[in-house]
Amino acid sequence: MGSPGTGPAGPVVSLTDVSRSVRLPDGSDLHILTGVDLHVARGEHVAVVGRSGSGKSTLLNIIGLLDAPTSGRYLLDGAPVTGRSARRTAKLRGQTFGFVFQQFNLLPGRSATENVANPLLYGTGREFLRRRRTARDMLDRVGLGHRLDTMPEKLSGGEQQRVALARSLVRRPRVLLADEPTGALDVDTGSAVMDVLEELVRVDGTTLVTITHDLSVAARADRQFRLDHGVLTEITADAVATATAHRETL
Ligand SMILES: Nc1ncnc2c1ncn2[C@@H]1O[C@H](COP(=O)(O)OP(=O)(O)OP(=O)(O)O)[C@@H](O)[C@H]1O
Repeated sequence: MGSPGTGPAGPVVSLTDVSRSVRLPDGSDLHILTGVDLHVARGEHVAVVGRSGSGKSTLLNIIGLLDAPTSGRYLLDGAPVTGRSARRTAKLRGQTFGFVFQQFNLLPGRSATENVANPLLYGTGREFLRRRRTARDMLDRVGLGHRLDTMPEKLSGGEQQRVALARSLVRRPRVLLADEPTGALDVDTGSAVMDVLEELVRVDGTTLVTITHDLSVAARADRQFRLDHGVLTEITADAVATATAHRETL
């Protein structure tokens, strides 16, 4: 597996004919995802929109190795991810992915620096020893160099999400998975957080998959997809822009 910005050519994330279903208590199968094809190139930003219950979180969980497909093929940097032990899967997840959620999930009573340094507690020797310095540098990059010792509860929503962003990127993941990253923020604050997020992934060459209800957030991606009852279709940026202008959903 390569370090950030290296590795084989071709998609970083490659899902082919991926389906996910669960057996319900009455013995029937609920098909959550059906025949999903998604190939995301290195450094690309793709957005997935879809109604509540369409399968967005399930798709993100499969990409992030938190959930396994029922059928289909998942290649990460060209290598199959299935058939590994839970321990090796967890290790691959930690080495590959960063996660950002709608809820900031910061540790209360710990400073911004401590929150961002937290993932480095499990790092290798050098990573561990330099964790506070690395965390401070990350906070500087998200524009919070003046809030290093501030507790999350004293920060605004936008600032808390920027701390969460710094934490998700502190181990330099190759792929950042963002689930409604602006969902808890007002439009202007959400847009400012997306500015920071996009700049960070652009500089580091990080691949970004964003799930969002917000079409203005989706419109910022390189490519857009729509999930409808578990079926994924690529849509044009024009369709997103038109829907945004008419305040429609997709
Ligand atoms: N383990 C499970 N058992 C039963 N049903 C499930 C399970 N996981 C997901 N579902 C159902 O599958 C559907 C898709 O769920 P998912 O959370 O992926 O949707 P979503 O598009 O992310 O929704 P939202 O935008 O509301 O978060 C939902 O109807 C959900 O209730």
